[in-house]
Amino acid sequence: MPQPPSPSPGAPSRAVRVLIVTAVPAERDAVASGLGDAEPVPLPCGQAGYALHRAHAVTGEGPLVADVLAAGVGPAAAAAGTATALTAASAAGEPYDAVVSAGIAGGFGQPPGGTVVATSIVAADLGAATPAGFSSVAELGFGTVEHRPPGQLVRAAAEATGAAAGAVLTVSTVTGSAGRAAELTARHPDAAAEAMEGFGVAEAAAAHGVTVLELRTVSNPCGPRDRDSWRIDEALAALGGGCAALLPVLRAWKA
Ligand SMILES: O=C(O)c1cccc(C(=O)CC[C@H]2O[C@@H](n3cnc4c(=O)[nH]cnc43)[C@H](O)[C@@H]2O)c1
Repeated sequence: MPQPPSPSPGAPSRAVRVLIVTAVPAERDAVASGLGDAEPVPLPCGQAGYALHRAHAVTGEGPLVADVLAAGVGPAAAAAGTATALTAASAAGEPYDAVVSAGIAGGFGQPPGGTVVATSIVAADLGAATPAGFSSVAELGFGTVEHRPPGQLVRAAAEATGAAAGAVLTVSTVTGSAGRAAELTARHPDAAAEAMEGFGVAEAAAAHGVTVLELRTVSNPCGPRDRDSWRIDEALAALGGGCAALLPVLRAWKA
C-alpha cells in the first residue's frame, strides 16, 4: 500500500475504516498481501466463524484502517458476513466508512488479469422466468436488483486502479455457455464482469447506509466453461495491487 511520509496539512486525522469483503481465503490473502502488513484480528463482538485481516496505512489524505473478510461464496454468504462485520463494528463504536466487494471474476470483453470497477452492482438472476423471458424482481414490482456507487468515486477508483468501469453482475450460477453469456449481455449491455457476491455485499452496505464499491479482477472470460484455462494467479496478483491503489481514493473520498 502506498505510504507517503505524512498526511496533507489540514487533513482530518481520524482513521477512515474500510471493510473489504472477498469470497474465499485465497482472495482475502491476495488482498491482505497487496496491503502489505495485514494481521488477523477477531471481530469486535467475537462472532464465531468470521475473522478479519487488518492493515493500517497513512495516505496523503490521512490514516486508514482496512479490514479484509473472506465471507464465503455467493450473495447470501456475502450479505451475512458483511452485515455481521458492519454490525459488530458499529456496536463497538468503530463503524466502517466504506465497503468494497473484491475478488476474481469472469470478464465480458475484459482481458485476463484486467481490473473492473462497478458502475452498478446488479443481481442478474434475481427474478422469474416467464413465457416471454426473464423478468427481474424490480420489473415484477417487489424488490431491488441494482446498487449504483457514487459516479465520481467510481471514476476516481477506475483511474487509480487502471480499471475498466462497467456493470458487474452478481449471479448464483457461473456462466458456462456462449448462449447464457449472450443472454446476460443482451439484458445488460454495459456488463464488464460477473461474479457471485457483489449484490449481497451491497445489500448489507445499503442497510447500514455505508458507501459500497465492487472491484474485480478477471480470471476467465464469461462463456463456454473451460475451468482449466482460468488465470487465477494472474487475477489474484492484480487483486492485491488493485485494492492497494483503491485505498487512497477511499481515504480522499471520506476526507
Ligand atoms: O481454485 C483456486 O485456487 C481459487 C482461488 C481463488 C478463487 C477461486 C474461486 O473459484 C473463487 C470463486 C469466486 O470467483 C468469482 N468468479 C470467478 N469467475 C467467475 C465467473 O466466471 N462467474 C461468476 N463468478 C466468478 C465468484 O465471485 C466466486 O465467488 C478459486
